[in-house]
Amino acid sequence: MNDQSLISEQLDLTPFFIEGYEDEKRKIVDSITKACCEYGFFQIVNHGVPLDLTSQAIKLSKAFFESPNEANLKCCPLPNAPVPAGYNKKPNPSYGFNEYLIMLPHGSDFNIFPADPPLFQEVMEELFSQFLKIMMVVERVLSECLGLPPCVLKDFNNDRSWDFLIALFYLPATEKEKIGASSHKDVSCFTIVLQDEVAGLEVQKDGEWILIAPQLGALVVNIGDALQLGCDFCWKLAFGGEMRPPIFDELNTSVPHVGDLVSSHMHDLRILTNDKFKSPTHRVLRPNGRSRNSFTFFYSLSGDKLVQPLPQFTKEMAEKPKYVPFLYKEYIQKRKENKSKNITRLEDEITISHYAIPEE
Ligand SMILES: O=C(O)CCC(=O)C(=O)O
Ligand SMILES: [Fe+2]
Repeated sequence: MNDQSLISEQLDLTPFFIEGYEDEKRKIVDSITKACCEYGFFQIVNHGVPLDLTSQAIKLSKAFFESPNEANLKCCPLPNAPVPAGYNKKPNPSYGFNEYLIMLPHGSDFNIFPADPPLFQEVMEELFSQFLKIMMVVERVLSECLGLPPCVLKDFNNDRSWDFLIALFYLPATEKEKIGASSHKDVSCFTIVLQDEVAGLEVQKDGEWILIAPQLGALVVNIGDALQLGCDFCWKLAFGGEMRPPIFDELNTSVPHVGDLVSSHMHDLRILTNDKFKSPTHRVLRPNGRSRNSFTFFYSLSGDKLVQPLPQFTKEMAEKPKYVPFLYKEYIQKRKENKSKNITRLEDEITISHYAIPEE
């Protein structure tokens, strides 16, 4: 299999909805692991999200964004929202340009939906619930990809109130402006992307931009910053060496918490490849002659989680932390500020490297 087929291969999740089928599950876990190591992106099919729902969501989203702007502006986010739920527009010109509507979990007081098209709210809410279900499956699969018991990610963070869904709209490229979403990494643990049939999403690999071609019925998944940090500090540093440390064969009971697991078994484990899962740099190019719609669902951490290297991986391993500790919600706030400023240079945008401790 050549490299690029790792991101176009349609990974069939059917076995994860049925008891047994262990060989089939293992094959999928291996393919996802390879895709995550190489690109941080993969595509899934038979994920359980109905095609008529995704098609309807895209259709309604197009109708919303193509309607007169004054109506959309009525859905402006509330000033104190943790994430700007409602309608937003990136300034134009800027180094990225798009319009988007953010939805927080169902029932959030910050959610603001347009009255028109009338079904948009209902369909977005249903899409949110469906994405949440598939995220739980992906979360288990990714834990396995990391060579960990299936519930480790869930045990680490089970607060789903920080997840959000975005409906995105990109106008056609102009002579001068082609960038729809400038090159970035996602803040989330991982992200699900639903693309319409119009290409534009690209991932950076070895300095080149590679298209994530839309495929009918497929959902794109990409790794985010939080999982990269988790890998760096919770998993990668500790579970180095082999893909499946033999210790897990002995741990057939549920594992309480990644920290406990690490502190009690750290010395038995070999060292995994240090850069296993990366939060990939990606961007969206605006298409020629037509607009593009997509939905992204961010599977986040609780904002109150202190993201920092655990002592087991720093002090106890005589490793220096690579990042200063920070509250996840502070990072989200900074990323929110990025979006509202008219940043014209990528280096002025706050990313996870803001917290990096320079190497001596
Ligand atoms: O529109 C897309 O395909 C992806 C957008 C994206 O990368 C994001 O919202 O973080
Ligand atoms: Fe993204």
